[in-house]
Amino acid sequence: MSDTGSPPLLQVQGLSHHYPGSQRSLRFADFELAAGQHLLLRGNSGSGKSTLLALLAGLLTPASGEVRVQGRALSGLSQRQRDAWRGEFLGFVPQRLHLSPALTVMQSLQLPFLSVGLAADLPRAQALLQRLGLAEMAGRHPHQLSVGQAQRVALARALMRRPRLLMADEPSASLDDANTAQVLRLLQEAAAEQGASLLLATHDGRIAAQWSARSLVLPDLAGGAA
Ligand SMILES: Nc1ncnc2c1ncn2[C@@H]1O[C@H](COP(=O)(O)OP(=O)(O)OP(=O)(O)O)[C@@H](O)[C@H]1O
Repeated sequence: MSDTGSPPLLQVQGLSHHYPGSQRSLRFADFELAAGQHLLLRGNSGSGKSTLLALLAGLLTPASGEVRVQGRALSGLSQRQRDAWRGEFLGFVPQRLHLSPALTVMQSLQLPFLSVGLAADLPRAQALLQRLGLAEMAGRHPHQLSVGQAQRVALARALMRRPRLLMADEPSASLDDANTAQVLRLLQEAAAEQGASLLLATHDGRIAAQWSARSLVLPDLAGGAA
C-alpha cells in the first residue's frame, strides 16, 4: 500500500514464465511501481526483459506468481477484459515498432481508438505530433520516415489514449547517440506530463548512464533461471 492507502500501480509477486519446449523457467524478482514512478529494467540480451514486459501487459500467462494492477490481479480478468484493460491503461512502444506500411502516420495514431470502436481523436493526434516534432509527417507512410521519426510515431501512438503506464522495449535499438538521448527525454517528459509511470527495458548502457530514477537488473539466464 502507498502512503495514500491505495494499492501500487503495479505489483509483481513470485512471477515466473516457462516457454513451451524450453529447458528453463525465467524467474523474476518481486517489485512494485507507484503511480508516476519511473523504473529502468536492465539486463543483458536474453535475460528476460521482453518476456517480463509481455507478462506485465497480460500478453503472456505466467507459470506462477501474479501481476496486480492497481490492486487487481490480471489473472482474474477474462481475455476480453484484459484486452480492454490494456487498451485503456497501457501505452506500449514495442521493440519492433509494428507500424503498418499501409497506414499513414495519422491513421496509425487513430488505430488505438478505431480498433476498439471508439471515435477518432484528431486534435489529440495533432497535438502529439506537434509535441514530438512530427507535425509535417501526418500524411507519410512508415517507409518515408527515418528510424528516429518512426520511433517517435510509435511513442505518439502509445500516448494516444493517455495511458497510466507507459512501457518501452529497447527504445534506443538502432538509434545513434543524439536520437537515443532525445527519445529517452521524450519518454520521460511524456510520462511526467501525463502523471504516467514509465517502465523502460534496455541493455543499452547509454540509457543507463542517463537514467536517474530506480533500476532493476535482471540476472543473466544462467544465474536467474532454474
Ligand atoms: N517464444 C519463445 N520460445 C522459447 N523461448 C523464448 C521465446 N521468446 C524468448 N525466449 C527465450 O527466453 C529468454 C528471454 O528472452 P527475452 O526476449 O525476454 O529476453 P530480453 O532480455 O528481452 O532479450 P533482448 O534484450 O535480446 O531483447 C531467452 O533465452 C529467449 O531465447
